[in-house]
Amino acid sequence: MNNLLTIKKLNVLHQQSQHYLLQDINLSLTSGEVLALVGESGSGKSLLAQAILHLLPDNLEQKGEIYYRDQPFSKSQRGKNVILIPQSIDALDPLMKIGKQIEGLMKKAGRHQQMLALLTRLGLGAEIAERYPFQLSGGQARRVLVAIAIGSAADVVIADEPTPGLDQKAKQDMIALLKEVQQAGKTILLITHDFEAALQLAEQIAVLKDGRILEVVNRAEFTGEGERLQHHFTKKMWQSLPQNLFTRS
Ligand SMILES: Nc1ncnc2c1ncn2[C@@H]1O[C@H](COP(=O)(O)OP(=O)(O)OP(=O)(O)O)[C@@H](O)[C@H]1O
Ligand code: NI
Repeated sequence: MNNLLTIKKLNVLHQQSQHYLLQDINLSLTSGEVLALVGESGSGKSLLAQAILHLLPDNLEQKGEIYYRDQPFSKSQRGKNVILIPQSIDALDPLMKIGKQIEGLMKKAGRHQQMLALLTRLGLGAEIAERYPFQLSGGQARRVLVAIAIGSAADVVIADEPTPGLDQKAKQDMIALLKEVQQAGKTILLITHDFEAALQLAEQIAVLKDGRILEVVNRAEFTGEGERLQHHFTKKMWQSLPQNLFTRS
């Protein structure tokens, strides 16, 4: 197995309260896979993304190890080896044209042409390259964030809540885009509260609750009434999907 990203015994401690916000997290991402981390609001999903990238605020203490290809992952590898598709479109630089922002993380050779081709492939149109973020719709800005991740040299992409409050159509568009990210050869850690989206994309699903991983489940284990699932919480999540409610009634 080719482990691209490995998280070992990660703990995040809130110093003031001495309360653990993440506890004993172990995960590994194999080359080419999509691993989803699902959990309710406040379970610690975004903290995990921040901890991996060494982006936690000062009041939180991080323990444990993060490896990229079996070497300790350092801040300087952010954007180069591991890139974040952030939750908020505000992450785009308001003062830089879109084309430049996409090119910024690309390998130098031929990057202008590649950037234009990428915009077209993602259904944005090459003319977007000359625009500034404020000249984009919210949906276009999200696509640009995906374009930056695809274009970057990073082979691990962490997507934090890529489908927040989107309607069904926008959500399916985003899921198709994330499939493009995978087809571009990237390994994805998909962080989401949206279990349905996770099932559509991921081979493995890690269930996070109150800062702990309850279980990591292969997609195939989600079947029937959930008899192959270990935790009551995971079963309930599975059974409360609309299609399962329908068949059970
Ligand atoms: N800097 C901080 N100081 C103290 N507590 C924090 C800090 N950042 C986050 N928390 C707490 O840690 C917990 C996990 O937060 P986190 O943002 O990771 O949740 P989440 O699973 O991403 O939720 P959501 O789905 O709403 O984005 C929450 O209870 C939050 O209040
Ligand atoms: Ni979050």
